[in-house]
Amino acid sequence: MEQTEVMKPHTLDDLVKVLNQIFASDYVNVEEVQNIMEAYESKPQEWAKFAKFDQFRYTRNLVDVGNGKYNLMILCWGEGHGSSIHDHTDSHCFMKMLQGHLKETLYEWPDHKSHGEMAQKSQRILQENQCAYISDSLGLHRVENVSHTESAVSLHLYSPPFQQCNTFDQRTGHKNTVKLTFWSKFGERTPFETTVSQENN
Ligand SMILES: N[C@@H](CS(=O)O)C(=O)O
Ligand SMILES: [Fe+2]
Repeated sequence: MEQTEVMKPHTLDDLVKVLNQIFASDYVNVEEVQNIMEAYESKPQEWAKFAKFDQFRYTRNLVDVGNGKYNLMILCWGEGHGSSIHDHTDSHCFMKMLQGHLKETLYEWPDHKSHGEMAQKSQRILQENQCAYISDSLGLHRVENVSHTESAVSLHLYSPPFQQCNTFDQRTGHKNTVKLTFWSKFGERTPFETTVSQENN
């Protein structure tokens, strides 16, 4: 039987190296990236220096900029933290669970005629080491750590990188553009001025 070779990255550094190689080419093979990210078995000691939590909302912590082709970041979700319904600015979005669980709810894009409640497409719980994928052609999503007792950590790859996205009001479908910022970059806390006024979480 034919088998697709999935090279298994043994460490987070390994994974970053492989991703750099894959994204050197302009074509993105979604399944390949998803398989490789899923194959990495999360080891907290390898990503702990990036995992910085905030008391009030989820944080975005930059890990690698992939030669300008992508942004790789670690998101830290405290108990009850979640994102707004949002799009992904025409980029590929890979999301791998490093610790805990997250609930992902998919929504349809609101159409111009309807002004009511946004239509929900599906919902799932992402398990440790699982790697999900979303792009604007699949719809919009909201991500939540619904646990009252456990935090969650996820690894996100966005290609091409983006600095803003649209958020949507669940009741009306109304759209807002928001700036996305980093809580830390390469393990160092970002200076305060650059992290204010962000509203995706
Ligand atoms: N796309 C979101 C995180 S998530 O809720 O998928 C972000 O980059 O902040
Ligand atoms: Fe997202």
